Amino acid sequence: MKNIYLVGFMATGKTAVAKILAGRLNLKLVDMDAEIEAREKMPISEIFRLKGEPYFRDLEKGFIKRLARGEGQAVACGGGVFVDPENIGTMKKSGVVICLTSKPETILRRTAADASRPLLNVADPQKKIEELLEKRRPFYAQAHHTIDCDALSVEESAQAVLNILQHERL
Ligand SMILES: Nc1ncnc2c1ncn2[C@@H]1O[C@H](COP(=O)(O)OP(=O)(O)O)[C@@H](O)[C@H]1O
Ligand SMILES: O=C(O)C1=C[C@@H](OP(=O)(O)O)[C@@H](O)[C@H](O)C1
Ligand SMILES: [Mg+2]
Repeated sequence: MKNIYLVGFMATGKTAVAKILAGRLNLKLVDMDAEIEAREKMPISEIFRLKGEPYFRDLEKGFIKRLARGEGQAVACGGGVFVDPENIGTMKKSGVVICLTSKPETILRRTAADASRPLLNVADPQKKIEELLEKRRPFYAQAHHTIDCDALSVEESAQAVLNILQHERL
């Protein structure tokens, strides 16, 4: 079975939905952030602080290249993975790419009390979310499928992904 890549902005549910998908479809669950943290032996926020964002993006790029050689993986990508043209090409060739979306206010609410996303640890996170969404829109639009999850629960979002996959050759 092909890889399933969940992409999209922070806090749209990629990690939560990938867990459900992996169980339902008997795929190997890969949460890129969790695996990068384990490999680097520090949280993402510390990787950004001590080594810088470009170092983190290089780790993500290497990770995607390795994942693309495998199959049968339900991959929860970090929100910045599908923003790089090389990653986009590699992912679209090696699996089905599904973008989850939500409104900026929902993203803000979900991330407000969570300091684990360094890009949103700024004075005005709402402005940052809006700016980043705008900048990333043309990249996210290149996913094979997009699901608006704003009014959906995690379970309903997973079901929406399963519905799409029913029509895919996997
Ligand atoms: N559709 C949803 N409805 C309600 N809460 C959600 C939904 N999707 C995600 N969440 C919650 O928002 C937070 C961030 O979700 P997560 O799966 O980590 O997103 P991502 O991996 O896209 O950053 C978690 O607490 C999660 O339970
Ligand atoms: O959008 C981004 O650039 C990032 C998203 C995060 O993952 P989630 O999308 O799972 O929050 C994490 O990879 C890092 O904080 C950077
Ligand atoms: Mg995640």
